Amino acid sequence: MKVIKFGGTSLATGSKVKQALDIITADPQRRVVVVSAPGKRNATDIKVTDLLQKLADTVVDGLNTEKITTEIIGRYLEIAEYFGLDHTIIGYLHKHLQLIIHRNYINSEYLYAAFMAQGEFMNAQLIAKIMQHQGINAQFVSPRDLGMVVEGKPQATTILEESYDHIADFQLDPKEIIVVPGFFAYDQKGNITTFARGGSDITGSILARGFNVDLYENFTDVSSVYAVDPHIVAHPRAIRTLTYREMRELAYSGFSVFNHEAILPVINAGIRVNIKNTNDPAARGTFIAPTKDVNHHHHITGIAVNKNYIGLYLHRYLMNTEVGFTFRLLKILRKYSVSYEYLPSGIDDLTIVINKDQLTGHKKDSILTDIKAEVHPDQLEWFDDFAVMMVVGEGLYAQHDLLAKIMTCLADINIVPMMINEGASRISLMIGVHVAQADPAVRAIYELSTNHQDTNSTDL
Ligand SMILES: Nc1ncnc2c1ncn2[C@@H]1O[C@H](COP(=O)(O)OP(=O)(O)O)[C@@H](O)[C@H]1O
Ligand SMILES: N[C@@H](CC(=O)OP(=O)(O)O)C(=O)O
Repeated sequence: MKVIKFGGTSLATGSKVKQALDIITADPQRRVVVVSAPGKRNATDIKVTDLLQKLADTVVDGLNTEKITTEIIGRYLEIAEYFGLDHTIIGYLHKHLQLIIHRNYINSEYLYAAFMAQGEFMNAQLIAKIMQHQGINAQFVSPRDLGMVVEGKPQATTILEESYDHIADFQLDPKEIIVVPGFFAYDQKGNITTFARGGSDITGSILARGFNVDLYENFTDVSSVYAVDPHIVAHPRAIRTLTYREMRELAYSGFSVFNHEAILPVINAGIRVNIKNTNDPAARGTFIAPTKDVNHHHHITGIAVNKNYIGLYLHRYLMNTEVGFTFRLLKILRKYSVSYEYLPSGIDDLTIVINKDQLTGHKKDSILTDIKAEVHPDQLEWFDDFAVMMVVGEGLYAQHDLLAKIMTCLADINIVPMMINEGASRISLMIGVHVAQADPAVRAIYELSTNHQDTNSTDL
């Protein structure tokens, strides 16, 4: 049996949904289908999840919801009409959305989670109905029916371990396909909470582990995971196989094609993931697996970049001699609910690299004020526009000249890294640069890795 997940881009229109249904019915092993909310139909379009976020804004601001509600329901209507469904299902979805709008929530975070989850809920309901209409034995099944229980932040929820036993106990009719909405689940009190954005991948992984399937197929709009984001390099080389830890590092650092948290459930069960293209289902795609062919271990597998960082630079003489110095700084970050990504340090200097999304409101100023009062630094400043590149590959640690080669190729285009971290992970090398230099730096390292490649290798 296989779990098969379709991303929003694969379900954006009626004709896309038709492609997805053809893929599902082409293989009787594809019995657990996870769906995202309809995604963008073209480059300027808005994802349904983002429309639902706007609907939540409208409700929070006490404004009229009719226009945005009509726009959201219109996305489902377009798909239903493509398949010639009567309007019963659309009437049901409309009523359902009204109930969500008028419900009471613990706070606005729960409200946003509940609203944004509806993209997946309504799509799974609609797709199950379309399948039934096409004579396919399919049923909508909610995360609650499967016993998926979550905890933690309303919009960054995590699965409870007991869920896997519940899913394993679920009585799956051997002749039936189940259609499960991705991205959300219910906590122990029955509140709707969502995984982080892109979290339908996580639902797919959880179900793959719970049902202990042979393969988790993740259908998207590209035929492979590429060595670099195709927005940065046109037609980059395809990666045939990635190890779990390679994918996790690359996904966390910018490869948005697969959610980095989605790796964890499949690691535990050793389940392989196959990233495939809905527009080209015959293409092999990329496999994410526990290990890969050792012959290819010395290569750079991929280069990811995250441009959403900011650095807090601190200089104080004799910092290294003071017991608990860093601890005092981190306590201040904790006070503002801010976590850090990287913390390179020297004897008198350190830089704390933070994801910008966390520095809402006046946090940036307040953190500076508190640090000045607590540790009296000689110099303290924010470095805006900090990008972190991650060069990843199993066995990179054995490539002794890699760092020298990378630094030379960056120097050739006048890029001086702001930070380098090699050694914390045996499979990755982290390089911090200014955001404006990030894309040229990634291209240069990509070229280097292409030239450096063993020509017999098929893995890159
Ligand atoms: N290294 C990479 N390889 C392939 N795709 C990538 C990579 N980095 C970023 N992407 C982007 O990820 C997109 C697929 O992810 P996403 O848009 O979330 O799809 P879905 O709607 O199927 O969940 C691709 O269209 C591509 O633009
Ligand atoms: N719809 C949600 C969850 C998701 O996984 O979507 P997609 O498969 O389109 O990346 C989001 O936009 O975050």
